[in-house]
Amino acid sequence: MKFSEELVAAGQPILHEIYQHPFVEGIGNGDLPKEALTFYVGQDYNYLNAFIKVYADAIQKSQTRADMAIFAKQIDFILNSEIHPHHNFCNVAGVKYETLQHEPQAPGTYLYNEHMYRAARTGDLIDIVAAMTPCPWTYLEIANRFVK
Ligand SMILES: Cc1ncc(C[n+]2csc(CCO)c2C)c(N)n1
Repeated sequence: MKFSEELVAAGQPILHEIYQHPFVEGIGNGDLPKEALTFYVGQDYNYLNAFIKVYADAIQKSQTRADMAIFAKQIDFILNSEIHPHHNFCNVAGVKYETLQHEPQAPGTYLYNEHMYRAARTGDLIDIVAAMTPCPWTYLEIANRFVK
């Protein structure tokens, strides 16, 4: 078994709780209150700003151009591609994206952002990657489950 497969296997109990979260179920069946969508976009916008900054820290700690290119590509992806789902959510909720870009940080957002910032301040490159990976990886697992 690959190390990545071991991690996904060990994370199954957490993933199952995520699959059953009302927000994730609501995305799956297309039934979410407008407030849930706007709260998500406002917090995710804030969180992705932190994510971009921590990728920049990862570039600082990179030893090779190949590693720098991976992180630079991810920054570009967040800036130019992750805005599309945000726009879609805003269209469904009937609000302007710009109105959700200065929301106060909710406690969960603050804690996860601080977790990433701490890894960047005190850790090596591998610590930064470990702190950042759960989000995109969890999204991938959720998306795979939706398309099954
Ligand atoms: C709208 C939106 N889409 C995906 C993610 C998860 N995520 C966070 S960063 C990233 C790109 C990989 O670096 C991905 C897929 C999110 N939080 N918000």
